[in-house]
Amino acid sequence: MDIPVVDFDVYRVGVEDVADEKLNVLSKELKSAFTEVGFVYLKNSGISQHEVDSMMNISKTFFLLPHEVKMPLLRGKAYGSIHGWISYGSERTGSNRTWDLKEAFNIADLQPMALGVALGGSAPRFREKQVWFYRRCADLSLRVLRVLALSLGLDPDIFLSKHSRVVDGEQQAGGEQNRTTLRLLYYPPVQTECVQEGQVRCGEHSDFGTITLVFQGPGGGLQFLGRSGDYIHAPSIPGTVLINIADMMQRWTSDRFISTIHRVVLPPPGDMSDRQSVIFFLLPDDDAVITCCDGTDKCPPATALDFLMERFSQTYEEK
Ligand SMILES: O=C(O)CCC(=O)C(=O)O
Ligand SMILES: [Fe+2]
Repeated sequence: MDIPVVDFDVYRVGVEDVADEKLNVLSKELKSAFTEVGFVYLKNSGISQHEVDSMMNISKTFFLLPHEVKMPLLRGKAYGSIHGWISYGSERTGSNRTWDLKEAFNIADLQPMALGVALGGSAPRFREKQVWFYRRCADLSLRVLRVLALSLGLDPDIFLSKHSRVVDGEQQAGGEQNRTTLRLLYYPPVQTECVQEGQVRCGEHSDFGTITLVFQGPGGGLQFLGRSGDYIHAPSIPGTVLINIADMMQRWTSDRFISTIHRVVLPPPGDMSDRQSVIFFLLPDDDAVITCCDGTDKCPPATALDFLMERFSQTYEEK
């Protein structure tokens, strides 16, 4: 099974006032991808490869800084449980019993203090790039939500209206009432002799928000679980963004859109390449109550925050 590539040009970031009828073809294509596969590559999204490369570059500059420079930004100490730096090998994902071979930085709060101003000249413009990329991703993902609502014959604002605080004001986004997160990931070259049995770059899991945007560097390894039960590679395709449905959207649509299990495996032995990705987890506002949009009670209503906290504790474990 291949992951479809869909052209988003008609509604790319920057294009305004598009009549619903112009989104017909796009909505049919996205609906079939998300009901059958759960993943899609979007080309012509309006976020350019140049912008992605620039975000990747600053992200790598940050990850290659010495441990002690990154320590003040550690997650869970200074800035709450989502926002901040996750050091190498200190998190495990899904049911995997070994620690992921990765380092990460979660951006869930765009306040200057939270964003590494302290890094000063070590990673110049780190904060500005994060804010800017977060806002670009927010713009794209809210467009996708509108198309998804249309594709199911629903009020085009049904999903959007529960994401009113993803972008909030000039300098902030989310914060206390919306936990949408931009996550920078760095998977260093793997020293085969140090790898434990079962250890991978990121354990198998499904994401728990509404939708997820995935920007990948050239290093491969991302795989998703196909319906046949086999894992399928999702390589990086320059100029595209990979989008997947996450758990809350699956619930919201009474399981019509599928939140697909995925993981990041190790490179073949002897392959010393690193891997980078930049992920945008779109989440509804904390107090949004998610009920099945077809009027059934297939999934019991829950607030986005309650659902998130439950899935968060099931998915991630920290050292
Ligand atoms: O690195 C990747 O491409 C995927 C990581 C991932 O699935 C996640 O952080 O949820
Ligand atoms: Fe994921």
